[in-house]
Amino acid sequence: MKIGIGSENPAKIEAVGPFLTYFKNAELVSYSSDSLVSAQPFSDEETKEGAINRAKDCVKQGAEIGLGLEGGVMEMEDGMYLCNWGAVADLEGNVFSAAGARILLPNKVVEGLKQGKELGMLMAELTNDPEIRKKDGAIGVFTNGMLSRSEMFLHISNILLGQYVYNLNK
Ligand SMILES: O=P(O)(O)OP(=O)(O)OP(=O)(O)OC[C@H]1O[C@@H](n2cnc3c(O)ncnc32)[C@H](O)[C@@H]1O
Ligand SMILES: [Mg+2]
Repeated sequence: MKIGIGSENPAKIEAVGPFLTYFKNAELVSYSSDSLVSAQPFSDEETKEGAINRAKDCVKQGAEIGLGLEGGVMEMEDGMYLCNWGAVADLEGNVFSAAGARILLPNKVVEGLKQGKELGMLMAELTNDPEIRKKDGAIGVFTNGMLSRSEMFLHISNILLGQYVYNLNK
Protein backbone atom coordinates (compact mmCIF):
# COMPACT_ATOMS: atom_id res chain seq x y z
CA MET A 1 0.00 0.00 0.00
CA LYS A 2 1.22 3.48 -0.89
CA ILE A 3 0.90 6.40 1.52
CA GLY A 4 1.48 9.67 -0.29
CA ILE A 5 2.63 13.00 1.07
CA GLY A 6 1.86 15.98 -1.10
CA SER A 7 5.18 17.78 -0.75
CA GLU A 8 8.92 17.38 -1.18
CA ASN A 9 9.62 19.46 1.91
CA PRO A 10 11.45 17.23 4.47
CA ALA A 11 9.65 18.96 7.38
CA LYS A 12 6.41 17.59 5.93
CA ILE A 13 7.76 14.19 4.81
CA GLU A 14 9.00 13.48 8.34
CA ALA A 15 5.49 14.02 9.65
CA VAL A 16 4.16 10.91 7.86
CA GLY A 17 5.88 8.76 10.53
CA PRO A 18 2.74 7.92 12.58
CA PHE A 19 0.96 6.63 9.43
CA LEU A 20 3.92 4.40 8.56
CA THR A 21 4.00 3.02 12.09
CA TYR A 22 0.28 2.29 12.03
CA PHE A 23 0.08 0.88 8.48
CA LYS A 24 3.08 -1.41 8.86
CA ASN A 25 3.36 -2.64 5.25
CA ALA A 26 2.98 0.83 3.74
CA GLU A 27 5.43 2.49 1.40
CA LEU A 28 5.96 6.26 1.60
CA VAL A 29 5.79 8.20 -1.67
CA SER A 30 6.38 11.94 -1.88
CA TYR A 31 4.45 13.67 -4.68
CA SER A 32 4.93 17.22 -5.89
CA SER A 33 1.19 17.70 -5.58
CA ASP A 34 -0.72 20.83 -6.39
CA SER A 35 -2.32 22.77 -3.52
CA LEU A 36 -4.45 24.69 -6.09
CA VAL A 37 -4.36 27.70 -3.73
CA SER A 38 -1.88 30.58 -3.71
CA ALA A 39 1.75 29.84 -2.81
CA GLN A 40 1.10 31.94 0.28
CA PRO A 41 -2.40 31.23 1.64
CA PHE A 42 -3.93 34.16 3.53
CA SER A 43 -6.72 32.60 5.60
CA ASP A 44 -7.59 29.46 7.55
CA GLU A 45 -10.04 28.53 4.79
CA GLU A 46 -7.46 28.85 2.01
CA THR A 47 -4.78 27.01 4.01
CA LYS A 48 -7.18 24.17 4.85
CA GLU A 49 -8.25 23.95 1.21
CA GLY A 50 -4.60 23.71 0.15
CA ALA A 51 -4.04 20.81 2.56
CA ILE A 52 -7.15 18.98 1.30
CA ASN A 53 -6.19 19.51 -2.35
CA ARG A 54 -2.69 18.18 -1.73
CA ALA A 55 -4.08 15.08 0.03
CA LYS A 56 -6.59 14.39 -2.76
CA ASP A 57 -3.92 14.95 -5.40
CA CYS A 58 -1.75 12.20 -3.86
CA VAL A 59 -4.67 9.77 -4.20
CA LYS A 60 -5.16 10.87 -7.81
CA GLN A 61 -1.48 10.16 -8.46
CA GLY A 62 -1.75 6.59 -7.12
CA ALA A 63 -1.63 6.60 -3.32
CA GLU A 64 -4.21 4.63 -1.30
CA ILE A 65 -3.94 7.23 1.45
CA GLY A 66 -2.83 10.80 0.78
CA LEU A 67 -1.61 13.35 3.28
CA GLY A 68 -1.54 17.08 2.65
CA LEU A 69 0.11 19.65 4.91
CA GLU A 70 -0.09 23.36 4.29
CA GLY A 71 1.27 26.46 6.00
CA GLY A 72 -0.46 29.80 5.76
CA VAL A 73 -1.27 32.99 7.59
CA MET A 74 -4.57 34.32 8.91
CA GLU A 75 -5.70 37.67 10.28
CA MET A 76 -7.14 38.15 13.77
CA GLU A 77 -8.09 41.33 15.62
CA ASP A 78 -4.62 41.62 17.16
CA GLY A 79 -2.60 40.84 14.06
CA MET A 80 -1.53 38.17 11.62
CA TYR A 81 -0.96 34.60 12.75
CA LEU A 82 0.95 31.74 11.20
CA CYS A 83 -1.53 28.89 10.75
CA ASN A 84 -1.11 25.27 9.72
CA TRP A 85 -3.52 22.71 8.35
CA GLY A 86 -3.38 19.07 7.39
CA ALA A 87 -5.69 16.66 5.61
CA VAL A 88 -5.91 12.95 4.91
CA ALA A 89 -7.79 11.53 1.93
CA ASP A 90 -8.25 7.97 0.70
CA LEU A 91 -9.40 5.98 -2.33
CA GLU A 92 -12.89 5.55 -0.84
CA GLY A 93 -13.35 9.31 -0.84
CA ASN A 94 -12.94 9.85 2.92
CA VAL A 95 -11.42 13.22 3.79
CA PHE A 96 -10.49 14.51 7.26
CA SER A 97 -8.74 17.74 8.13
CA ALA A 98 -7.16 19.18 11.26
CA ALA A 99 -5.38 22.37 12.25
CA GLY A 100 -2.12 22.82 14.11
CA ALA A 101 -0.38 25.56 16.02
CA ARG A 102 -1.00 29.26 15.48
CA ILE A 103 1.44 31.97 16.48
CA LEU A 104 1.38 35.76 16.10
CA LEU A 105 3.88 36.99 13.52
CA PRO A 106 6.11 40.03 14.16
CA ASN A 107 5.29 43.28 12.31
CA LYS A 108 8.40 43.12 10.17
CA VAL A 109 7.30 39.79 8.71
CA VAL A 110 3.68 40.94 8.31
CA GLU A 111 4.84 43.99 6.30
CA GLY A 112 6.71 41.69 3.91
CA LEU A 113 3.70 39.38 3.54
CA LYS A 114 1.48 42.37 2.73
CA GLN A 115 3.96 43.34 0.01
CA GLY A 116 3.34 39.93 -1.55
CA LYS A 117 6.42 38.10 -0.32
CA GLU A 118 6.20 34.44 0.75
CA LEU A 119 6.78 33.62 4.40
CA GLY A 120 9.44 31.07 3.46
CA MET A 121 11.49 33.80 1.78
CA LEU A 122 10.98 36.29 4.62
CA MET A 123 12.08 33.70 7.18
CA ALA A 124 15.14 32.88 5.05
CA GLU A 125 16.06 36.59 5.00
CA LEU A 126 15.45 37.00 8.74
CA THR A 127 17.54 33.98 9.74
CA ASN A 128 20.09 34.10 6.91
CA ASP A 129 19.20 30.47 6.29
CA PRO A 130 17.58 29.63 2.92
CA GLU A 131 16.64 26.16 4.23
CA ILE A 132 14.79 27.34 7.34
CA ARG A 133 11.35 26.34 5.98
CA LYS A 134 12.58 22.74 5.76
CA LYS A 135 13.75 22.64 9.38
CA ASP A 136 12.69 24.84 12.30
CA GLY A 137 10.48 27.10 10.21
CA ALA A 138 8.81 30.25 11.48
CA ILE A 139 7.28 28.38 14.41
CA GLY A 140 10.74 27.21 15.52
CA VAL A 141 12.27 30.66 15.21
CA PHE A 142 9.48 32.50 17.04
CA THR A 143 9.25 29.88 19.81
CA ASN A 144 12.99 30.13 20.39
CA GLY A 145 13.46 26.57 19.16
CA MET A 146 10.84 25.05 21.48
CA LEU A 147 8.77 23.62 18.61
CA SER A 148 10.11 22.92 15.12
CA ARG A 149 8.07 22.99 11.93
CA SER A 150 8.42 19.19 11.58
CA GLU A 151 7.26 18.60 15.18
CA MET A 152 4.31 20.88 14.54
CA PHE A 153 3.37 18.92 11.39
CA LEU A 154 3.88 15.66 13.32
CA HIS A 155 1.27 16.84 15.82
CA ILE A 156 -1.21 17.46 12.98
CA SER A 157 -0.35 14.07 11.47
CA ASN A 158 -1.16 12.32 14.78
CA ILE A 159 -4.53 14.09 14.92
CA LEU A 160 -5.26 13.07 11.32
CA LEU A 161 -4.27 9.44 11.86
CA GLY A 162 -6.37 9.27 15.01
CA GLN A 163 -9.41 10.71 13.27
CA TYR A 164 -8.91 8.44 10.29
CA VAL A 165 -8.61 5.24 12.33
CA TYR A 166 -11.49 6.21 14.65
CA ASN A 167 -13.76 6.61 11.65
CA LEU A 168 -12.48 3.46 9.89
CA ASN A 169 -13.35 1.40 12.96
CA LYS A 170 -16.82 2.86 13.45
O1 LIG B 1 7.22 22.56 -0.75
P1 LIG B 1 5.96 22.88 -0.04
O2 LIG B 1 5.22 21.68 0.42
O3 LIG B 1 5.06 23.83 -0.76
O4 LIG B 1 6.43 23.54 1.34
P2 LIG B 1 6.48 25.08 1.78
O5 LIG B 1 7.63 25.23 2.71
O6 LIG B 1 6.41 25.98 0.59
O7 LIG B 1 5.20 25.21 2.68
P3 LIG B 1 3.73 25.74 2.35
O8 LIG B 1 3.54 25.82 0.87
O9 LIG B 1 2.81 24.87 3.14
O10 LIG B 1 3.69 27.17 3.02
C1 LIG B 1 3.27 28.35 2.36
C2 LIG B 1 4.29 29.43 2.46
O11 LIG B 1 4.55 29.78 3.79
C3 LIG B 1 5.90 29.48 4.14
N1 LIG B 1 5.87 28.93 5.44
C4 LIG B 1 4.80 28.40 6.05
N2 LIG B 1 5.09 28.03 7.27
C5 LIG B 1 6.39 28.32 7.44
C6 LIG B 1 7.27 28.18 8.49
O12 LIG B 1 6.88 27.64 9.64
N3 LIG B 1 8.51 28.60 8.32
C7 LIG B 1 8.91 29.14 7.17
N4 LIG B 1 8.13 29.30 6.14
C8 LIG B 1 6.88 28.90 6.28
C9 LIG B 1 6.35 28.51 3.08
O13 LIG B 1 7.74 28.45 2.91
C10 LIG B 1 5.65 29.07 1.89
O14 LIG B 1 6.27 30.26 1.47
MG1 LIG C 1 4.77 25.94 -0.89
